[in-house]
Amino acid sequence: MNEQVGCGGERRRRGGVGGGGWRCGILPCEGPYAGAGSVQLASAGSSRLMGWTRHMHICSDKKTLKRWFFIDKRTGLNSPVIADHLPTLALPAAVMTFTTPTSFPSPGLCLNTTKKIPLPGKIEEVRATGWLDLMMAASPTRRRQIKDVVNDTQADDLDLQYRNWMVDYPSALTSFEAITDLAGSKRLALFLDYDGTLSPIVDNPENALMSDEMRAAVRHVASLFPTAIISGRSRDKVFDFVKLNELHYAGSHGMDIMGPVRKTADSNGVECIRSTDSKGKEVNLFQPASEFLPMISEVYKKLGESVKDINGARMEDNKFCVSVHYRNVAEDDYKKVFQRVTAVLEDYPCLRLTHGRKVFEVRPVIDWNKGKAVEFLLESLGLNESEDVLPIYVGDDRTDEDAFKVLKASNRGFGILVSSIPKESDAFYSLRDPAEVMEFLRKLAAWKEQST
Ligand SMILES: O=P(O)(O)OC[C@H]1O[C@H](O[C@H]2O[C@H](CO)[C@@H](O)[C@H](O)[C@H]2O)[C@H](O)[C@@H](O)[C@@H]1O
Repeated sequence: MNEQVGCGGERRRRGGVGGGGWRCGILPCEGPYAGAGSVQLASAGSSRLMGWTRHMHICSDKKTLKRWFFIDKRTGLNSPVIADHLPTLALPAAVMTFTTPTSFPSPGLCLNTTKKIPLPGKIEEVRATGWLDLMMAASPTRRRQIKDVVNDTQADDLDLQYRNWMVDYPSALTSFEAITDLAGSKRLALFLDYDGTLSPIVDNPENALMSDEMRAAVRHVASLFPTAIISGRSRDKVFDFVKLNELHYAGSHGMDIMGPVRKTADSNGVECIRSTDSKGKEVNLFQPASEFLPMISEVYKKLGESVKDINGARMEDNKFCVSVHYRNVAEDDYKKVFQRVTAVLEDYPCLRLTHGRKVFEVRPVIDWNKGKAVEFLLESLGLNESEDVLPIYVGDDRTDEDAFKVLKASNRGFGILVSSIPKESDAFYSLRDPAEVMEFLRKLAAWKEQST
């Protein structure tokens, strides 16, 4: 089927709603997208056009309307941003109102009407409760409280639980010899998360500074092995914390990678931009979610407005994603935070909500994560094809699990989970806290120096 579609140069406003509303597949047709104009589209048999951006067609699977993917207009290739998640991923109930287009885009329209499939009220309630449980549970603050009230026997029990857990997730320090045996003469590549891994978790995200000792340890390993930091923060911010030029940086959960110049300019249908780093060295910038920037900055403002009266709630602009922190919010107000965030997201089915350590993270529904960033960086570093490379990823958060999974699945390297409580993980080893991470990095550097 051929369909003539066009943007008309203005963002479609959501019927009846004052503010600019977004539908999945509708990205702004103004500003950077003004050139999009109309596109002649031959819809592939199994897909359905939902809208377009400057470089991408946004489609859903025609049959199920569940699988969302993006097609690069120039190459016709599927972009790496394939999203199965829309109806199924960790979206809260309020965001689960999956929008179903009732017709194809027609001339002059970005996208036609959409219809919400309501979920039974009970399910919504259960889902919301699930999120609230998560909000209560994931918290050092809570552990601290527990620690204050437990007696010695209970403390022993907790310790025993942790030691039992370590049977499955041995300490990377006590297993250090096993790790170096495995490494043998292989080339190590190190991937490090930032918050909770290189810096301790603190109440104010602006104060999550890395110690000078940790910086020295990271600098040392980076002089011996290719090393990258992959963080949920914006790339600039994480660089401001780390301040080391010897590393590669991926911010926004891997959606903003500054890496070495690749042999190929293009990756998975998404362009890399040649740039220079602060030292004037040529680098590659890879930003698979750049089309979402206007939407992200819009939602950042709206979320900020919606939680501004909640004491302790704090917003953080992570460039391609947004964090809504509730670490300093009273537990009684958690529900309010959750409800406000999900209410705003109802208008943004192209964005999804994930949950970290006392933080909600809002990001584009694209199939890109820290695991993909690891693969991308390995390739950029020329290390992906080689059997004699051992990638190690150290991280503490849910989002790091994507990277652990990638390493586990490829059976090449392994993840190290930083946690002081037992947790299910795809990591192989564990470390208790950033202090142990530093010790591990120092040991790695010493081993390398003495073995060469
Ligand atoms: O991938 P990461 O580098 O681990 O980033 C994930 C989030 O980390 C930060 O928040 C966490 O650390 C803060 C400082 O210790 C703490 O206050 C907050 O409660 C934690 O969730 C960062 O501020 C977020 O934007 C990142 O998404």
